[in-house]
Amino acid sequence: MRIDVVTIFPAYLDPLREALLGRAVERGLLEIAVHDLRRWTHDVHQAVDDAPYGGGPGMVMRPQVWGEALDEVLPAGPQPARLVVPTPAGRPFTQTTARAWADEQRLVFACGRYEGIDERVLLDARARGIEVDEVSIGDYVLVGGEVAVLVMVEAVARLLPGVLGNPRSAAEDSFSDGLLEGPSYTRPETWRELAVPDVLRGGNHAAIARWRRDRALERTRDRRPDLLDALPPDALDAADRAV
Ligand SMILES: N#Cc1c(-c2ccc3ccn(Cc4ccc(CN5CCCC5)cc4)c3c2)n[nH]c1N
Repeated sequence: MRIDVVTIFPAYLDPLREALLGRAVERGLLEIAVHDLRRWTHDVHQAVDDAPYGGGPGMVMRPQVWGEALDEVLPAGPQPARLVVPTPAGRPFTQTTARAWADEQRLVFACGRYEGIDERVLLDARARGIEVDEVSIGDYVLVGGEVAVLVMVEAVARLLPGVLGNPRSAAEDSFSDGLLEGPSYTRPETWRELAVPDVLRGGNHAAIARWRRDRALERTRDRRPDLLDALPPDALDAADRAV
């Protein structure tokens, strides 16, 4: 997969060169290119924003600059690509979204700032046959799209073959069975007078699986009852319903 990110703050995306993702890039599992949007300005001030038509707070990012940037970074043509635009007004970005995008050959992320990007940039991309997703990473307000791109790139990249050391991790993700994962423990057996639950040290794999599912059901019911409501009718068996 190749990922391109267009932003006026390229350094915000430096964390994509670190740790797991950095190693994935070095190993050729993933290509990441970050582009400074100001490269496509032509004025001495490198202006990327202007006042909003109709008035209102803040500034809007100019279509000309974005248009030239995306013409270069995301040329219409045979190779399919998806343009992702983070926005507070976007559809929710979820693990389902991440899984779907993990199958893409190319993802191009447009990081807005100010009040966002002139709507015509997205209309023009769609008119050129480009899939455009406007997404939000959560119900809170950020200052720009860069942090959202870090979140989404990490969520997608970890699903790519070879990126995670243990492929089971992604398969057993939170939400993979529709539930939150339960508590985890490691050595020592007792720490500050707090002991690891006996069942986890007992070696009875069926009992361990049951205990973990019970803790996941309890936690999901307590913290995310909406996930329980969204489960298909046959997702919970009698033992689950007894928790
Ligand atoms: N993903 C994601 C996001 C973002 C996000 C993503 C991309 C950009 C580009 C610019 N901003 C700043 C901003 C902030 C508020 C508004 C709404 N206006 C305020 C007053 C009248 C309406 C418009 C833009 C962004 C914020 N925020 N929260 C998420 N989950």
